Amino acid sequence: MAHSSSPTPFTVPGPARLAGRIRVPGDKSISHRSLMLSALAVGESRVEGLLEGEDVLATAAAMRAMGATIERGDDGIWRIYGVGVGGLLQPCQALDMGNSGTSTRLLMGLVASHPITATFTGDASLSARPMARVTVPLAQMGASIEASPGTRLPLMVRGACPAVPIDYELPVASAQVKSAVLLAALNTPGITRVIEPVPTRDHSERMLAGFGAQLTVEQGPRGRVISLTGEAELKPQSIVVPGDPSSAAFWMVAASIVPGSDVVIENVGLNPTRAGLVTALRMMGADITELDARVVGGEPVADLRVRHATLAGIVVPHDLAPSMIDEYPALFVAAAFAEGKTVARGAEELRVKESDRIAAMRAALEANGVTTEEHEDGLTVHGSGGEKIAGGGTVATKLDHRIAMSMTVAGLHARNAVTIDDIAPVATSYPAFYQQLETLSGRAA
Ligand SMILES: O=C(O)C1=C[C@@H](OP(=O)(O)O)[C@@H](O)[C@H](O)C1
Ligand SMILES: C=C(OP(=O)(O)O)C(=O)O
Repeated sequence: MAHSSSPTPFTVPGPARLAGRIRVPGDKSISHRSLMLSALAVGESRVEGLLEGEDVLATAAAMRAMGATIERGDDGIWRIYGVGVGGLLQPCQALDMGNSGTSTRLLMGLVASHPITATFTGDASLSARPMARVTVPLAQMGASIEASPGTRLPLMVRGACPAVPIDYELPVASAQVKSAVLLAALNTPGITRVIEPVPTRDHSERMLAGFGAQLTVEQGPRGRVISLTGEAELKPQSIVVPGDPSSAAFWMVAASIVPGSDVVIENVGLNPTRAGLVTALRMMGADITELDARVVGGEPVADLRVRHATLAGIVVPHDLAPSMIDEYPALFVAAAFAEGKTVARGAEELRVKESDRIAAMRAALEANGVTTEEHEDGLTVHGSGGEKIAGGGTVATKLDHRIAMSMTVAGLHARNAVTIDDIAPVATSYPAFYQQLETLSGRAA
């Protein structure tokens, strides 16, 4: 499942204003969950608008390896025939998770309460990421885990059957950890509770309820309390996946920074637990209009019209961090073109993504003439006041799709060409990104 092992360099083809309409691919978080829950329902589920990126395909391959039938029809609709909660089969081979943290951590949860053993492997980026945040609660539920030093991949989970329900307060604001525990809870007798002091994306809760699981969410003194009754029976569903706000982020920033741009980004998911970048960009003065607000697949969605605007630096509110955690690289690019400085702190989680996104973005921006200051928990970026940045540098993407796409956007308003050392990782979340860039910049053949 890992993308091509030979790097694919890319030189951003000079300044271009962006104009036109674009439809972003399906939401990655919702796509993963739609495959996993469909694979645990008995009967046929259908998923429309699934993100067909490498990360989601890794989840599909793993669910097949554990017994589900998953097919893509010629109509683009995915049909999934599930095995039922408790019915996952022992995979014959290690599950190759490629570059995908979400696949790994959520599937570890599923395996943890089934009578099976699975080994998880991944690429160099994923193998460097911390897994203890998930193994700790799963071990409390009874799973046995053998991991590489530092609780990293390759890692083996031997499920407990029956697993034991726990009350678990998240020590880190992570939807992946929350979801791992909730997915393990599905095949665990009794009620499992997750206490979430800081709200994170709530797609698991929404979708579990949609599939018929008994789930309640209450506000307690220590935060949101999500209670799930185990040994659930999931009913097959028809799911429409809304567009990914994390993918829309690149066009929101690109249209904001390149003079003359005017873009409509269609079908963008605006779940409040995901929409932090829209808030931050508006605070900076971005011109973003929501058109045709509607509900798709139980999630709020709108088309976003974004026009070039003069941006001003801000202090990014800490409490926005969980709702824009994957969008910081794009936000740092917006900051590089703002008037004055932008200070983003309270985002130490960025250090354990596909790359250390604080260090990687600092190096990438500095290599292209942008002044920054690195903090343990964030970055300060000094903006150009709307002028082109110097450019001319090469970006080390570190197997991180979001670094590649963010710095491609920066290259759209630079005096000298920006080179990205490897754009292959973009296929993990946004296979059509470079094609759509050609369309929006009027360079399509
Ligand atoms: O649950 C999810 O689908 C995700 C949660 C976030 O990770 P954390 O849980 O580590 O914050 C995010 O960065 C990732 O891209 C997707
Ligand atoms: C952090 C990300 O994904 P994952 O954790 O699934 O690798 C991301 O897509 O930015």
